[in-house]
Amino acid sequence: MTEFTLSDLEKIVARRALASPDESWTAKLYTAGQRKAAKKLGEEAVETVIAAIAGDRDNLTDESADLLYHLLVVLKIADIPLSDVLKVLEKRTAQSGLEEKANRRE
Ligand SMILES: N=c1c2ncn([C@@H]3O[C@H](COP(=O)(O)OP(=O)(O)OP(=O)(O)O)[C@@H](O)[C@H]3O)c2ncn1[C@@H]1O[C@H](COP(=O)(O)O)[C@@H](O)[C@H]1O
Repeated sequence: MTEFTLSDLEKIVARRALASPDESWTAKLYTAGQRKAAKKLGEEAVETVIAAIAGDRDNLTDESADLLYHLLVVLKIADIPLSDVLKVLEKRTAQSGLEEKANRRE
């Protein structure tokens, strides 16, 4: 089995965004627009936080999947490719997070 990546899911999201909202959750969110999609992303983020604090491994894994999927839908609506986000992350690998934070205050 080949490894499933966020890039694969991004392609699925792009394809399903154009489906009928009656048949697809992605299309439903895409059609409803950013307010609804971002609200859903926020809900999934809160559910992820709750699972993390509760120390519930299985739930945290499931909620993380929901979170990442909904983030990709929000990025799709905003017309931001995942590769742009990865570029930002890649740039950040040049220094530690603490170093970046310290430089920000200067
Ligand atoms: N990864 C996901 C994924 N994760 C979560 N969800 C959906 O996100 C929705 C929200 O989850 P909740 O449990 O919070 O739903 P809810 O509380 O009943 O939602 P509300 O109606 O109350 O807002 C559910 O319908 C889940 O099925 C997803 N829907 C789709 N995908 C991926 O997208 C593909 C295309 O899906 P469709 O667009 O639905 O065809 C799928 O094959 C998957 O690969």
